[in-house]
Amino acid sequence: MPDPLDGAALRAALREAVADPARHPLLVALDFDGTLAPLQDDPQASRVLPDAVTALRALAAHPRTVRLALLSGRSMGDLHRLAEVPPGTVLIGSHGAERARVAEHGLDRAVMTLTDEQQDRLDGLGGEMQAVARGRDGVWVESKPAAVAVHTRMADPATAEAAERDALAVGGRLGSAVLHGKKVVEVSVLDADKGAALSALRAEIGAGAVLVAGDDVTDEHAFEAVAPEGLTLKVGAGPTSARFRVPEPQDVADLLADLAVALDEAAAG
Ligand SMILES: O=P(O)(O)OC[C@H]1O[C@H](O[C@H]2O[C@H](CO)[C@@H](O)[C@H](O)[C@H]2O)[C@H](O)[C@@H](O)[C@@H]1O
Repeated sequence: MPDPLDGAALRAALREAVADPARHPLLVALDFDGTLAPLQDDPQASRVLPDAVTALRALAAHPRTVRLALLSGRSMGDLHRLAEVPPGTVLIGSHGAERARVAEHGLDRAVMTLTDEQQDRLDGLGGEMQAVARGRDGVWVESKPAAVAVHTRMADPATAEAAERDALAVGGRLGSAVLHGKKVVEVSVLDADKGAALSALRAEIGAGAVLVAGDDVTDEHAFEAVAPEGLTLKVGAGPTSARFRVPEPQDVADLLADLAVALDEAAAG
């Protein structure tokens, strides 16, 4: 796998896409934690960086050229509450299992339902993951509409490793999809991933080009779904199939701001 190119190379590639009407609309699909919002010990403290909020608003002023989406592992409730994004943005939550569109007031949302069998497995997962966390300092359980996540960011390394190993074992027995992200093991009773969700949205929109940015292993599904021509951006260190890399979320905000300027300039002729 070749080393990813830097942010300057992506900036140039984005400007080329803006200049070519055959590549419109450009779908901009962004991960939330670690990409738009710096990682936090407390997931409820996460917020989109102020420069990214401003840039996303500026991008939303060009709906014929750019479409915005968040592509997140967060539950839809969490994502809508925490992510400050403009109306028209598509929210894909629970790693693709939930989908909605931000409206002027509220959310246009498809209701997600589970079969009895899936609900039973989700209930079983909740109990087993609580047992994984019990007695382990800094390990805690997050319940989502179709998944259960075991968080280990606050635990010491040995405790985190043991909890993640046990959570993966539970996932192997009860899960339909098991994701091992940054200091989290998430087990879903649905077989969803960001790649399938992104492919569906891309086809619906008829996107001529796609920018997709993410920081975690779960974002690799999305990178692979738009390879080889997709403008794929890895945020931070770690192995990746993405074509481009930047160090941190502020660089993503800066790239989005530059894209907005390019769109303003193109619109002004
Ligand atoms: O796909 P994402 O938008 O990146 O969501 C993935 C998970 O994000 C959250 O956990 C991660 O961020 C937390 C806040 O910075 C951090 O404390 C945790 O260690 C990270 O794994 C969220 O809590 C999960 O539900 C998401 O699946």
